[in-house]
Amino acid sequence: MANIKITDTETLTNERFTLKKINFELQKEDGAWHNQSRLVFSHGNAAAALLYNKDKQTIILTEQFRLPTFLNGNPSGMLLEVPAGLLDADEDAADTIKREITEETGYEVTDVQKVYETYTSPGSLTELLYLYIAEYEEHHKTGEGGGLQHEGEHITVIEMPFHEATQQLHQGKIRDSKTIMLLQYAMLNGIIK
Ligand SMILES: Nc1nc2c(ncn2[C@@H]2O[C@H](COP(=O)(O)OP(=O)(O)O[C@H]3O[C@H](CO)[C@@H](O)[C@H](O)[C@@H]3O)[C@@H](O)[C@H]2O)c(=O)[nH]1
Ligand SMILES: [Mg+2]
Repeated sequence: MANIKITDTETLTNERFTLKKINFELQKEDGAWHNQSRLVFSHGNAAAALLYNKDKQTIILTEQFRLPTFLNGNPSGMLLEVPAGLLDADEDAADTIKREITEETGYEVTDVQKVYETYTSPGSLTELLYLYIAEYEEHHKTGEGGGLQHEGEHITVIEMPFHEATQQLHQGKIRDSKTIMLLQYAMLNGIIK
């Protein structure tokens, strides 16, 4: 347990999500207290899933415009990602990921298996991300996916062969960390061979 005293919290914005400036004192091993200040962004927790089909040797990815990547080295701003989304208030992560899979990809899967929990950007973001894998079948497809239009989401659904996904991973073309983690999980555990 860290010896920490929060001395001041200033909310810089509360527009949709929260950015706070937090001043605190942290006790070091020598017993002395040190003042620090950090900006902390909170948008709640999130869930993501790798959808795979062993018979077809395929996975389902999404592609959408991600402004922060456009601002930092991604000329098109388009990013390949596994389906993912933020937990609604009081929503269970497994329910979130099933909802997001349906909203974003059009598949309605019943079974999801949690494989990891990860703090995605622990120096600045409070988010804890729950990572899942799930098998999908053709009969699970109940809609087109594409995301919520009223939220401004325009998501393209891509069914990609395992070999193409691993090739893109090795070529450095997949640059979303949750997607890399889940693809590596699938490769390490014999799902993608
Ligand atoms: N109006 C408005 N909309 C926003 C803003 N920020 C996000 N949104 C919208 O809020 C929705 C969030 O979509 P989700 O599917 O719930 O989340 P996500 O963006 O896919 O996933 C988040 O968590 C992932 C897991 O860590 C992250 O990988 C991803 O970057 C993101 O933070 C999207 O429609 C997005 O455009 C904003 O500042 N203003
Ligand atoms: Mg999403």
